[in-house]
Amino acid sequence: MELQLALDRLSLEDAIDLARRTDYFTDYVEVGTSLIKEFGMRSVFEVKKACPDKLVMADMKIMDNAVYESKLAFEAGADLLTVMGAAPVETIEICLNEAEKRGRTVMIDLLNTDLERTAKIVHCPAIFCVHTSKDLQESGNGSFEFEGLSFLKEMGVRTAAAGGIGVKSIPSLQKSGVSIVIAGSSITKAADPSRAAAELKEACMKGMSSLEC
Ligand SMILES: O=C([C@H](O)CO)[C@H](O)[C@H](O)COP(=O)(O)O
Repeated sequence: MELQLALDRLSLEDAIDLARRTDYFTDYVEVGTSLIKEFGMRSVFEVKKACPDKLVMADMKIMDNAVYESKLAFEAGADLLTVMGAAPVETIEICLNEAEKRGRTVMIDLLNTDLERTAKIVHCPAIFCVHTSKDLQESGNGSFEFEGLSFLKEMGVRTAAAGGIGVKSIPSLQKSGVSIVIAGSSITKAADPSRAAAELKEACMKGMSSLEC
């Protein structure tokens, strides 16, 4: 499994510092929605500039106005962007088209997207991200069981998982066939972020070798 560091609720300087300190252990760096809202597309540009060899995802959470918003993300240097699974199909298709034109990738964020809707978009050439929202996590109602993962596994699509993920979540995500583990707070709020990223990456690798046995 690959590891994506999510950078949220940080200054741009701290975000870049964290991306650099954990660089060895991560496969992707996500410029979180909170950074994009607070600092604009400059946040994507500066993170990509600081980590030119890393795949950088702009967590745009696009719902509408997809030509304009995709262009903003890709022109700022994003290798991937997010569109919401609950967005109109036309919006998702525009994002896919804008990404294809540039050889980039779309991640579809399934936050609050039910199985019926997921089944309608599962054919899209994208990564599907099951996501437990920050608000659900904080209200204590967040589930790490990630409804929908078994369906996505059955459909053979590439999946990611996000929302309150730590080392303990890794074995079940591994069993569910998740390709990309997205971890924010468990790294950025750790006393030693580099060590936290190393432990997560190690858990991702361990899971893989035990599955291979
Ligand atoms: O997308 C995210 C969320 O909506 C905004 O905080 C986060 O990047 C994602 O949930 C990962 O962050 P953690 O939940 O802190 O691991």
